[in-house]
Amino acid sequence: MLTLEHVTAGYGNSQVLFGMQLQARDGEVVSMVGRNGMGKTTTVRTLMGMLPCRAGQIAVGGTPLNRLPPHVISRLGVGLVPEGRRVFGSLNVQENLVATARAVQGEGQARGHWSLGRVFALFPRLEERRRQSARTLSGGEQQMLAIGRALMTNPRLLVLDEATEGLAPLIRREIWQCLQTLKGEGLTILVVDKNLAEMAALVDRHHIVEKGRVVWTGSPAELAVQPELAQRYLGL
Ligand SMILES: Nc1ncnc2c1ncn2[C@@H]1O[C@H](COP(=O)(O)OP(=O)(O)OP(=O)(O)O)[C@@H](O)[C@H]1O
Repeated sequence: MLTLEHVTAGYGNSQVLFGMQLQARDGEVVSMVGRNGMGKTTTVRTLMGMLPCRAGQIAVGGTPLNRLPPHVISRLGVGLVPEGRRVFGSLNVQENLVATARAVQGEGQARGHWSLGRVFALFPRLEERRRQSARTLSGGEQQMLAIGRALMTNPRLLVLDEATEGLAPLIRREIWQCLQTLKGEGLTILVVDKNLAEMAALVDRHHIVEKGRVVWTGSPAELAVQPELAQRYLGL
């Protein structure tokens, strides 16, 4: 579903990604983990077309994404839940969701037709607050809204950058449960997160990122039996 091969990218003269490699097969949940500043968000921005991919290949479902603008990448089925949520503060919950809604037209494969009703079934709190302006939501509710908004684009790959950052444990659990539900429906998911223990039940494969490249790939169980990896690369 998703492949990044030998991707390099950066900002101006400063190169941040040095041959980034990443893979997610259909229906898999994969992670990028690593210390701050190692290039995870830069990878997400490059995948989404917000930063140019200077070398290497990025493909989703076999379609090369290099050089495509963000709105086309989104239309190809990549839904982003960005770092910092970035909901539209002046719009209410329902307006935020409708703003990104996209019907899947003439597609042979089922990508799930996300609707307001389905998002509200996943996050009942959002339904209760459907007329409330997004800026007055709690951090957890804003995160749910950011996920709902990405789902309304009917993605086949969902990318979440630090979706649980700054949230209370109970809310984090709700977010993980929601992602488990989406995985159960066959959605392919790339998560960037720091909570290894909480991710263990969800993630099929971790990618440890160090200085703009992946230095280790393996399952949560494989990572758990090599504590020196977490110590060395994640500072745990
Ligand atoms: N807009 C920018 N302009 C210049 N340099 C940037 C910019 N954004 C990020 N960087 C630099 O790129 C490097 C990688 O940052 P990135 O945000 O990708 O890391 P990260 O692994 O996502 O870490 P974090 O968990 O802190 O978000 C860092 O050295 C950072 O300072």
